[in-house]
Amino acid sequence: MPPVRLCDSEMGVQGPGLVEVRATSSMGNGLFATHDISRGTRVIAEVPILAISNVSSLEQDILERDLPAFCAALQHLPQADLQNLGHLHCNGLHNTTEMRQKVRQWYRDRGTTDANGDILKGKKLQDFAKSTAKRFAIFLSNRVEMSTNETDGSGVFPLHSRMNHSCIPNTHSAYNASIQRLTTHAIRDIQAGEQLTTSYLETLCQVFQQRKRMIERDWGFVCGCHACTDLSDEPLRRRMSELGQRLLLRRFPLTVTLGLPVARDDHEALRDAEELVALLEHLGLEGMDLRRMYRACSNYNLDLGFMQGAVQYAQKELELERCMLGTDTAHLQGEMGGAEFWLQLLQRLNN
Ligand SMILES: C[S@@+](CC[C@H](N)C(=O)[O-])C[C@H]1O[C@@H](n2cnc3c(N)ncnc32)[C@H](O)[C@@H]1O
Repeated sequence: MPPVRLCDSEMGVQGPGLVEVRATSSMGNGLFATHDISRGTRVIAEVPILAISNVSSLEQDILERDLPAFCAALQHLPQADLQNLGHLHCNGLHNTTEMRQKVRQWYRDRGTTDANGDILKGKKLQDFAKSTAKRFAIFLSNRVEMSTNETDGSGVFPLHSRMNHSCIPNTHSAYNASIQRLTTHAIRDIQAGEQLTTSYLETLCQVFQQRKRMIERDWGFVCGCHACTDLSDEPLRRRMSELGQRLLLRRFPLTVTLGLPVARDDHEALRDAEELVALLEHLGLEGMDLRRMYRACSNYNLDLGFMQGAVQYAQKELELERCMLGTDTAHLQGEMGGAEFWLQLLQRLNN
């Protein structure tokens, strides 16, 4: 997946230098707002330092398929990008002995030479392989999916890699296939000096212990965000988790026989979904969870024959989608997952 280098101003970033990288008190480096940033602003649109195609999340494939692709891509990386990559955060869990051995083998199989044209062997080969393995571990620690309809890939991005996680994030990032950039948008107003945060988790409708377990397992750190240090919102998170589970179970009716709580009909499911929307809005969690819930509410309204409600929730979803992704999202048009397509479909059904 070759990176396309385009000028930021063409990509809708509102003014250069809205952010800077600097040290935090307890999370290493982080990204900070240099100006007040209003909700919906595109803060970053960037190309990857390095990207590889057909990536996998399976441990075996990572070493057998992704590692060789990474080593090959690394050979063509300009010196400045190599340096930028080397400065990014590395989760030591990724840097294993097996990985270093595989890297060594990769260079040995190709008879890789040093700057003088001598074939790498012995200590030199070991050191070379060690630094490549560290770079691959950095790649795994920071990579972001760049999947499109045609390709599967992931890359490491200079600014996004500096963004710390929060269970109450103030930005949303996504790969925009239409402009071939990773974009980051403010999902609420951010004050100058405030840290920009994103969510590393698929869903935030989970209680503290669930989030802690997942972050420790997948990322190897203990979250120090506000929601994990001040647990006063936990009763609301618990309720969100229950509602999320009830709605999930509704989609898989067989599990009802296990006696787990589930909405009995669409009326109850709509009530659950609306309660979850209210909680997400109350906590300022304006991300993927809320977008999914607006769609769920729209769907339940449609199933119940409440066309006005279905359209209202679709409009909310579209407004949120634009805040999170911007409007240059041609890749979403004609896609069932795109809010504009869904709204148009409902409007056609209504006429
Ligand atoms: C992708 S990097 C983020 C940038 C990183 N802090 C740096 O210095 O470049 C992810 C790492 O940042 C730290 N981190 C991110 N979010 C955190 C949080 N909520 N609490 C504590 N540490 C966090 C962890 O060390 C994690 O492995």
